[in-house]
Amino acid sequence: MPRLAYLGPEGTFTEEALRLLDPAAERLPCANVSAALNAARTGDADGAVVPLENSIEGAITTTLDEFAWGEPLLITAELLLPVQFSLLARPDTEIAHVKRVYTHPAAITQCRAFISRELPDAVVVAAPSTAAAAQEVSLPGSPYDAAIAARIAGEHYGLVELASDIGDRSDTVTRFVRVGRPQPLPAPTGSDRTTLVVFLADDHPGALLEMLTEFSVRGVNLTRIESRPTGDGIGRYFFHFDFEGHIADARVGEAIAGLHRVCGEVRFLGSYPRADGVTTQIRRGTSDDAFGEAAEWLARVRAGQV
Ligand SMILES: O=C(O)C(=O)C[C@]1(C(=O)O)C=C[C@@H](O)C=C1
Repeated sequence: MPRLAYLGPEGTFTEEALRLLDPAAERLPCANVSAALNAARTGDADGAVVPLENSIEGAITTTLDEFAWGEPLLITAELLLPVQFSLLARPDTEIAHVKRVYTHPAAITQCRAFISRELPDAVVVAAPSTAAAAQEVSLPGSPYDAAIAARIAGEHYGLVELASDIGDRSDTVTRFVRVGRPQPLPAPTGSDRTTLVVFLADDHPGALLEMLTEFSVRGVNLTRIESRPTGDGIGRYFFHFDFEGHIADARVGEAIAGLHRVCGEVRFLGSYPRADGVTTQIRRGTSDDAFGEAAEWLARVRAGQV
């Protein structure tokens, strides 16, 4: 039974994602995403489940940055979790008396319209996680009147629901990934995603275009691209890519090898089945057969068999 670290305490969306990804796993709650990934790196846990992006807020930058530095980790699975938020409070609290709200920063962004409409005078304070906020609000004498968290967190910590489904959109989805230390990759399924971090060798005109060309000429479809600061001063960035396909696919392997040739450093973060099950469309001339046939043709030409 694997032991998986996650952003705790009990009742976070990340815990729900972990339970769906690996119902049999032993769960190790951690105080933040960095601590969960650290547990996976040091061996305190066999792996970790962390949020990577949200359909409203975009990238979870802590996760992206953690993947880029330190001991390498590999993504082995992903999950898309619909997220719905509730306003939770101690029994007998009235919404009109809610003046201090505690929740995770991602929830603040996703419930902005509700907060400005229903709680215009409330102070909203950032918590380590939505469940940590619910746990804190449940304590007698807590400085907070309400938490924004999953309904299940309210049930867990004995809170009542003052309002449900308070997200700006009811179809919000967060993408979670399971990561572990380097290990054999999941086999290709025909519906796979690959994640990479790329550092430039040097800053020059067309550097981004050069990277994109490695994907485009081989018919590899990108699904996410982000630039993140390296920390070495203003204007210094590294790049995060998600794209369709598996490193075992010839076109994907060649694109990654091309990046390795022209960029400073390529950190491979894994090839794993897509949660949405979308089949990779293979453009003409970019199948494994097409790459194999072209390599054989080149070998014949090089041997003078023209
Ligand atoms: O606080 C939680 O419950 C989490 O699991 C974290 C997190 C996030 O980091 O985006 C996960 C899903 C929601 O988008 C809000 C918060």
